[in-house]
Amino acid sequence: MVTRIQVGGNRPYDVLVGNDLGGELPGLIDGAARVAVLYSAPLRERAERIAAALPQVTPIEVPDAERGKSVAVAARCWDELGRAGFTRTDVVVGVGGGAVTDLAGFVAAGWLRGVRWVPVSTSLLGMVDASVGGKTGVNIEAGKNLVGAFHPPAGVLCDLDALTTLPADDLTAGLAEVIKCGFIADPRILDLVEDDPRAAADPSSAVLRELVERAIQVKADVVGIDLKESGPREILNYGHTLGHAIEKREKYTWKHGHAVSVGLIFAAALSELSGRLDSGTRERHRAVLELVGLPTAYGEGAWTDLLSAMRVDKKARAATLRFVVLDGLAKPGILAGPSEELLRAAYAEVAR
Ligand SMILES: NC(=O)c1ccc[n+]([C@@H]2O[C@H](COP(=O)([O-])OP(=O)(O)OC[C@H]3O[C@@H](n4cnc5c(N)ncnc54)[C@H](O)[C@@H]3O)[C@@H](O)[C@H]2O)c1
Ligand SMILES: O=C(O)C(=O)C[C@@H](O)[C@H](O)[C@H](O)COP(=O)(O)O
Ligand SMILES: [Zn+2]
Repeated sequence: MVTRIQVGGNRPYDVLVGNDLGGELPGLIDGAARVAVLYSAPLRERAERIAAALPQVTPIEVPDAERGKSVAVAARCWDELGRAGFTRTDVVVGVGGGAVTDLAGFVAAGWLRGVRWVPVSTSLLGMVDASVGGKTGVNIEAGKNLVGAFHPPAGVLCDLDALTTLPADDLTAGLAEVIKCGFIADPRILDLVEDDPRAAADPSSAVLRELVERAIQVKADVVGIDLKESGPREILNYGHTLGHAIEKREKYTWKHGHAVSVGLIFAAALSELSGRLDSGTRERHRAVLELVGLPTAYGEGAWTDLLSAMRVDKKARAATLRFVVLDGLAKPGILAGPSEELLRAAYAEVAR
């Protein structure tokens, strides 16, 4: 059975969730004479299988994970498209986790000022988050995802079969974004994880499929009304202000989902300490994240580095830092310009 979740807006598209979805790709690249397939080494075989059903394929192997999310790698991909004679009707396909699909989308956004692209998402985090919503981009020295474009895909494939080869640690990392969706919009997600954490991390379980579909729905509802993050979309950044700062400080060797997990603890503490969130919901963050084995702590001596990294967060406005916080379960809001004292107190919850 294939579930189709529609993402609205000016350029609507469907996110397909199911098993054995290989046959769906040709329908999404209608009219393309050439297809570039971007993938990293762990997904080489899957990418080759996918490419076998497509017209004139330019396979492009890119460095794995965050190492592939760079301007230099994107430039190499553009050179390859140039050599292959890519035109405006051709399509870029990204086969992989969020890092490869963020890169593939960015390559598509830049080529001829925007050609079609399709993420074939192979990680949990990619399925529930990175492949949906049209945020594409790469990292630069100054920080995470600081160069990119809003460029919605032509469609998204989330083949649950891929999750059977995903390393367990990466599956757990994806649960951080799923749990984030539970706190900002759909508390049923939290109940499902708490009731059966083992099933939540089992790629063959009906529970994980329901979690995937619910998290995609949360994201689709938001990006459908605010593609360019002029307001409502900011809630998807819950936990990310500190999370991205940790990733940068760790030179992108930490998994995104792990950094977001720590960031959620910080954001929940900030919400409570600013008098906006009850202690029970704040404590629920640590309990559910630890239940699935996600990290909830980070180094005590890191605060100064983290604070300076947070100053280039995209939600900041001039010198004012802005954070997504909760005013209650599934009631996200913005906290603008908290004092350094408050921020440090919230960080104490992470550093303890
Ligand atoms: N664009 C967005 O809206 C958005 C949203 C969330 C996250 N992101 C980005 O996504 C990235 C994180 O994505 P991720 O967690 O998927 O990490 P990732 O893409 O780095 O993948 C993690 C690892 O899993 C491997 N992998 C993926 N699928 C596999 C499979 N089926 N079998 C075997 N190995 C597999 C990858 O090769 C990699 O080594 C970050 O760069 C983050 O910034 C973007
Ligand atoms: O789609 C969004 O919007 C999000 O904020 C989802 C995040 O989970 C994701 O990590 C996103 O890439 C962060 O975007 P950024 O604009 O803060 O770099
Ligand atoms: Zn994220």
